[in-house]
Amino acid sequence: MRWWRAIFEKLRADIRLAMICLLGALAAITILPFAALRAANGQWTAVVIDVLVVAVIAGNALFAWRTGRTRLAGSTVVVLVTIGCVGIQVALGLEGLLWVYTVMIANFMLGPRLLAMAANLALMASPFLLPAGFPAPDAQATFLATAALVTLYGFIFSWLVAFHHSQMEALATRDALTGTANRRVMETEVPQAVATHHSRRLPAGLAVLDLDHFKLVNDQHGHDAGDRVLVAFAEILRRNLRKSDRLYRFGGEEFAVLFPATDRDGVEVVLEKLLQRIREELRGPSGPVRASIGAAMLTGDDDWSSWMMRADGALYQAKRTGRDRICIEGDRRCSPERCAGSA
Ligand SMILES: Nc1nc2c(ncn2[C@@H]2O[C@H](COP(=O)(O)OP(=O)(O)OP(=O)(O)O)[C@@H](O)[C@H]2O)c(=O)[nH]1
Repeated sequence: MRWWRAIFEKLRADIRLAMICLLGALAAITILPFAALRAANGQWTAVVIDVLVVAVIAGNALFAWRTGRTRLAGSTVVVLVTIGCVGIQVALGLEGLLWVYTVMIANFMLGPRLLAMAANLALMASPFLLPAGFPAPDAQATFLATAALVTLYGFIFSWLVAFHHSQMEALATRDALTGTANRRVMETEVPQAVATHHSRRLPAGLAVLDLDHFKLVNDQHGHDAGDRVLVAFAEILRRNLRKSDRLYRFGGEEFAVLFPATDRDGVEVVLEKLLQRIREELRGPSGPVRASIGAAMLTGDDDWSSWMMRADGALYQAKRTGRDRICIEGDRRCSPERCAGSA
C-alpha cells in the first residue's frame, strides 16, 4: 500500500494537482456514459466532443502529474473545456447549456482567477450567439442572472482559498517577529542549494550572523527592546543583501545567509558591507549593537549540516577573537590575531 500512500501525499501537497486529477477522474466517470448514450442516439458530433473533452482533461492530468506544471495544465483545461462546452451547445442546443454551470465552477477550481473569469464571461455570451438562440426573454434573464451568480461565488470562493493558502504558507515559512524565512525554509533550501551547486560545480557561501552581548539588551531593557533590535537587525540585513541571497532566522538572535553562485571574494565583499552597515545603523536603548559573522564556502565533501557546522565554527572564532568581526573558515586571517573586519 506504499504506492497508494505516496499518491495521496503527492496530491495532498499540491491542491491544484489534486483538483486537476480529481477532474480527470470525474470527467471520465460522468462524461463517458453520456458519450455512449449519444452514440446510441446517433448524435456523433456530440460523441466526438465528449470523447475529446475527456481525453484532453485526462491527458492534462497526466501532464501535470509527470511535470508538476499544474498552472499550465490548469489553464489549458480551462480553455479547452470552455471551448468543449460551447461545442456541446452548438451540437445539442439548449440541452447542452445544462453543462455550463459545472464548467463555470470547475474553471475557478482549476485555472488562474482572471482566466476563469474570462472563460465564464465567454460561456455567458455563447448561448446568445448560437443559431437557435434563447426561446424566451425570461429564460435569457434567468440564465444571465444564475450564471453571473455562479461566477461571482466561484470568484469569491477561489479568492478566499488563495488568501487563506497564502496566510498559512506565511505562517509556516516566515519568522513571526522579523518576517524573514524561518528555520524550516532554511532546512529545505540549503540542502537543495548544496545539491544544485554540487551538480553544477558552482561556488556558494553560507554565513551565520549573531548579535554580540544581546542578552544584556534583554536583561537591562526588557524583551520588547530586544525584539526591536532584532527587527532592526533583520531589516539592515534585508536591505543590504542582493536579490539572489537568502536570509533566514534560524534561532533566537541567529540569522543565516545563503550566497548562491558566489565565490569567496564575493561573499567577503557582501559581509564586509553588512558589518559596516550594522556598525553604522544598529542601535539599542543604550547605544550601538554589534554583530559577529562566521562563514564557510561549500566544499565537494559537504552535506548541508557539515557546511552549517563549519560556518558555525567560523562564527565561534569571530566571537572568541573579540566579536564585531567576520571570520571566513579556512582564511588564515581568521585567527585570534587577525580576523577580517576587526576594528
Ligand atoms: N528579545 C528577544 N530576545 C531573544 C529572542 N530569542 C533569543 N533571545 C535572547 O537572546 C539572548 C542570547 O544570549 P546569549 O546566547 O548569551 O548571547 P549573547 O548575550 O548575544 O552573547 P554572545 O553571542 O556571546 O555575544 C538571550 O537573552 C535570549 O533570551 C527573541 O525572539 N527576542
